[in-house]
Amino acid sequence: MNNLLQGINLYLVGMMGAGKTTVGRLLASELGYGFVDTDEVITASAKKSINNIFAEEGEAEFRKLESDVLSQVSAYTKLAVATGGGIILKRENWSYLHHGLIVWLDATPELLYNRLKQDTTRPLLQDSNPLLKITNILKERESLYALADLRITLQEGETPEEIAKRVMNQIPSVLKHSDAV
Ligand SMILES: Nc1ncnc2c1ncn2[C@@H]1O[C@H](COP(=O)(O)OP(=O)(O)O)[C@@H](O)[C@H]1O
Ligand SMILES: O=C(O)C1=C[C@@H](OP(=O)(O)O)[C@@H](O)[C@H](O)C1
Ligand SMILES: [Mg+2]
Repeated sequence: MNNLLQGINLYLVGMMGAGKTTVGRLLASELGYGFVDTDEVITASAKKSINNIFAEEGEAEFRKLESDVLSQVSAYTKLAVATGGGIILKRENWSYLHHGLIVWLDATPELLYNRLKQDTTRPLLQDSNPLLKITNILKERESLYALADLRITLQEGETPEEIAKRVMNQIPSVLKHSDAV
């Protein structure tokens, strides 16, 4: 195991399309950690897609499932966790996120839109004007994402590998336990 985080979990937060799932996998491998995606745990256990959970049970039920998964995941160590973009909305979720190091992958609405314009798996973006929707959701959530320990501002054209490397390089500057370095 790479000793950088001394076993504490790394939580990736940020908007839909920011690359939490993609970069999270790479970070797990760099850290010698396990990888968990909260959306994947939810869909595997519900045996339904995120779209179907939203359509059949509603967003509020999805948020409950998401909090349950986060509380279960946070009982483990040595995990890189890709969260869903809305995990920051519930206050109770923060008590779990704060067990680990929280990294915000921050991207502009235009970058997110370009990545997701063909995507049909984000129910909140199935809208006649997805760019405006992304812009509005980001406005509502920005102050919550900003509570992360580390903010990584994504550059257009940067590969997932480059982003993961940048996260790894910046972790020492924000470690909570100075005796852990
Ligand atoms: N650095 C990147 N450059 C280009 N495309 C990316 C990058 N990171 C992720 N993607 C693509 O953007 C989409 C959303 O990525 P994903 O990891 O699912 O984001 P999130 O989990 O934050 O919603 C996917 O199609 C993914 O392949
Ligand atoms: O931002 C959100 O509210 C959501 C983000 C999605 O995950 P990603 O951020 O991985 O796309 C997924 O949890 C769900 O569609 C809701
Ligand atoms: Mg994801």
